[in-house]
Amino acid sequence: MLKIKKVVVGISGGVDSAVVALMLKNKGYSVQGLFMQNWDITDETGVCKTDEDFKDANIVCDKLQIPLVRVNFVKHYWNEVFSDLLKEYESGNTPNPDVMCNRHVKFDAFYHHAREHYNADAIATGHYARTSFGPYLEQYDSTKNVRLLKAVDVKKDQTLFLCQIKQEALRRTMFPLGEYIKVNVKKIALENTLEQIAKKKESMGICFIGSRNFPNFISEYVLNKPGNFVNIDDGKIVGQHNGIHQWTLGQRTKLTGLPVAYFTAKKDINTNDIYVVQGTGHPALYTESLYTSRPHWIHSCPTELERGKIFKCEFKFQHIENYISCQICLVQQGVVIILETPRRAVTPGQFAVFYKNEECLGSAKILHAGPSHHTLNLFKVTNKSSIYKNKLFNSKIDKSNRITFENDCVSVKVSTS
Ligand SMILES: Nc1ncnc2c1ncn2[C@@H]1O[C@H](COP(=O)(O)OP(=O)(O)OP(=O)(O)O)[C@@H](O)[C@H]1O
Repeated sequence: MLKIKKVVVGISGGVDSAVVALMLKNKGYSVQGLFMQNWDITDETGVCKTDEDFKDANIVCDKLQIPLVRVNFVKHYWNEVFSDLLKEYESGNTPNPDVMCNRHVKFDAFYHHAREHYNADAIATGHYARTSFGPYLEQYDSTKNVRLLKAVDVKKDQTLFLCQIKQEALRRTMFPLGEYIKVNVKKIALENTLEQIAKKKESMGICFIGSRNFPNFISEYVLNKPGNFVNIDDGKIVGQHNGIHQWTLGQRTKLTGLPVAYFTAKKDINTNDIYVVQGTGHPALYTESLYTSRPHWIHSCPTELERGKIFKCEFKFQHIENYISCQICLVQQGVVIILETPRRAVTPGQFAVFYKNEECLGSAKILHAGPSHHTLNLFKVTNKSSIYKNKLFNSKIDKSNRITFENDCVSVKVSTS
């Protein structure tokens, strides 16, 4: 058992962390509030959201009579999260800064600051997630690795955003809200004189940067580079864009004067073209396979994978999305994922997150999607020589649409119907 006296809680000025601080105080811990400042630039309306949130954080800590400090992590956020985000956009990818912020700032810089400057035995946040060590580390075991588990409130579950965090911090992290549903958390706040915070509008948008007019915001940092929108079906130019960083796969384009809506299906970083398709259900938007970089496992690499075998689990890469059953295997560059059902707009730069039942196993950055239904159909119609070669991973698709991975002896049936 871990003896816990001092807990540093991340106070954001929102209702979730306020209730966490209240719960910790009621449990008798010595609680220190810590407000992180990770961004110091005002938005388009001249408002610095950080100052407003800090005021609310002060209200919370005054009510609960716990000390609060404001710590500047702007350099950490810029170097570890934002510069990476810009590089990803420049290379045509769509990154997930919230995942990187959790990995590098909340569960690294913040964690170490709490341990070193406040002698904290543990940190706590208002994330909706659970761990195998329990909400207050009751099951802490110095000989075992901790597991990351889904929250009881399935709609609020935030494990997807925690999919890259390291063991060291997770072992000493409390998620007291993992067993609660959001409406009850608000109720607790209302019953404990935190109504002003309970009634506050939920924060939206990118962590710390807030909700913005995204194309305008990103154009302040990434140079615009105009290019063409090209129809994937006939190769005709159907419009112009200001930069591939302003568009994400699957997004509806704002091309006017055309009878049917166009959606982005593919980006070509070399020609700066964005390939578009007519209709949101076009086969070029769907795939059943994808490739990632090397994975990060929260607890440990599944033994099947270590033995070079296929591992069955569930996959998702966006918060509001159903889990899809999948088979994965390790290859030199990372992971090959074969989905049971097709997925629309598999987006490079996002994290493929792996789950098994209640557990979030870990994640890997999506490098690119496998052949789309459109490619597979073209191949069936036009290519008599039976082999579709995928350059990056040496995967082959034969006439009956089986994908084989040469180096890893994997053969998976892909349905294209
Ligand atoms: N500026 C901040 N300073 C300290 N901790 C923070 C800050 N922002 C977020 N956190 C911590 O991370 C947790 C999750 O933040 P996130 O913004 O994802 O969720 P949230 O549901 O909006 O939380 P809250 O209601 O507490 O604002 C928060 O509950 C809090 O513990």
